[in-house]
Amino acid sequence: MTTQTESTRVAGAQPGPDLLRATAVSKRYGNTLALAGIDITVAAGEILGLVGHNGAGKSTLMRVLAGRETTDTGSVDWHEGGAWDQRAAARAGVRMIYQELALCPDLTVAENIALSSESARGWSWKKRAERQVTETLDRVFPGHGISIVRRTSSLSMPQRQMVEIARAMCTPKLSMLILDEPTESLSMDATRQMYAALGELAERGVGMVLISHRMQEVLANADRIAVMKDGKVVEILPASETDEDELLSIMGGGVHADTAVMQNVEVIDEAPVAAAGETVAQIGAGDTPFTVRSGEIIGLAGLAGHGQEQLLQRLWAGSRGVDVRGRRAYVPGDRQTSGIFPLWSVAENLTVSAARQLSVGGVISAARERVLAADWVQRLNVKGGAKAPITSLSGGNQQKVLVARAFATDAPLVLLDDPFRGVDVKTKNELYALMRIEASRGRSIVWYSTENGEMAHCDRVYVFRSGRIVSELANEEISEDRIIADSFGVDPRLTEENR
Ligand SMILES: Nc1ncnc2c1ncn2[C@@H]1O[C@H](COP(=O)(O)OP(=O)(O)OP(=O)(O)O)[C@@H](O)[C@H]1O
Repeated sequence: MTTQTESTRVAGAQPGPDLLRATAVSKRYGNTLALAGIDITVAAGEILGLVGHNGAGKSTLMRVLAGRETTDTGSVDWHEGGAWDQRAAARAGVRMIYQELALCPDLTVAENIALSSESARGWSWKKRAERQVTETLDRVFPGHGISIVRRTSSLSMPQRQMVEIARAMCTPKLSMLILDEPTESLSMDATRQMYAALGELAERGVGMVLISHRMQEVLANADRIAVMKDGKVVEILPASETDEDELLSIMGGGVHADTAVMQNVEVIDEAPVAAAGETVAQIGAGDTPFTVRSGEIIGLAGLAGHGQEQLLQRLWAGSRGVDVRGRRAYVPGDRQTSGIFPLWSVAENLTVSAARQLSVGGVISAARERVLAADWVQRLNVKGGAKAPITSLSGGNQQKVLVARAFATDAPLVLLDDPFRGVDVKTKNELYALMRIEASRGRSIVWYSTENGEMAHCDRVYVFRSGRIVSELANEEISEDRIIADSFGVDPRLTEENR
């Protein structure tokens, strides 16, 4: 089955001449050597994949290539010559799609586009910007459901990401596009649509750099793949000549691609949070009631925006009709607007919800706080350390701090709102194991994920459609095919036949 925007481009086709060359680039932030002598080129018409664990230096390299960050040593040279900085990159048609969504929440979609579009200035700028963005959204993401006269803050995460992508694609004379984890919040359909559009850009000679932790996406769409580790590009491979296992092994850390089954989870000797099997929360939601028992990992699945986040919010708020026993901890999906305290350190961000465990005679113990923070920084390998300002951490490491914040509390119910966006494969595996350990202590976890494959780690899964729970799956009933079929309300046997 093909979508309207699907491209016929074959990854690995002969690339054009080099657009940009980075030579011996290094960059230090305080004690952290973020880039340690990088040599890389980006050619016209190619998609260059860039992979590596959290903190490997990918985003820093992107900012350098986009002229947004100066280098300590080395150089970045554009094929037409001249000094390379932000203005030169803008003139050359180089554009970046950020990992952290860079739209102003109080402006409408059209105003956001107009602000960043050279061609949209002048008396009729607003109308032109509206037309441009509507056309691009309609072309790239048919059925996007975005109203451009709405404030950006009213859009869902996936919709904001689509606007970001469309905004970048509206760049006049676009020559190079840098995408930092563009699909982390997109649905499967929108992801496919985006890659089809990237394929069309490649055919027009646009060079692209694609950062992603989703190895299969990079393998399927990139021409070459550069693997980064500790600030270095350790290998560059043709995508057609490698696979997920090889990429993970080059990245290091002993990670295997098959993460679906957790084996040999070590149950640490910690006090149980609750006795197994007790009902922790209950909602009579629609036709299928929702229940969580202690020690269970419950998945919330279905198409994005179909009621999963509302259910998490109801459990969090304990609103009418919701019966929740005990405290809960929450990991938000949007760390920028509802997660991180930007002026605080990693330790402060991590321990802010754990006041109960940290207080001695009603006063927070600084010593306990230090121990708790150090323990979690070590357990989740938060690169940067406990004392670092949270904003100095890479995106994935910031996300780890938010996850640690929830599990560092003693709340019996932990609510996860698509919490592993931007987290690398190795850490994700560690987090799946951590969840299983916490569940074995009696903790209950309610976990919304946009990655259906992750639902394999759950004991039960509720599938949502149009704001309602439409099915409840347990154990071997949990599969990606079944979740997709229930999300669309199709008989799974029909989807099987339609393949
Ligand atoms: N502005 C900054 N100040 C201090 N340290 C920084 C800054 N930006 C990045 N770093 C550090 O540089 C290293 C590389 O970070 P970078 O964001 O480039 O990693 P990344 O590979 O993009 O990670 P992720 O996959 O988590 O996004 C990290 O150790 C990070 O803490």
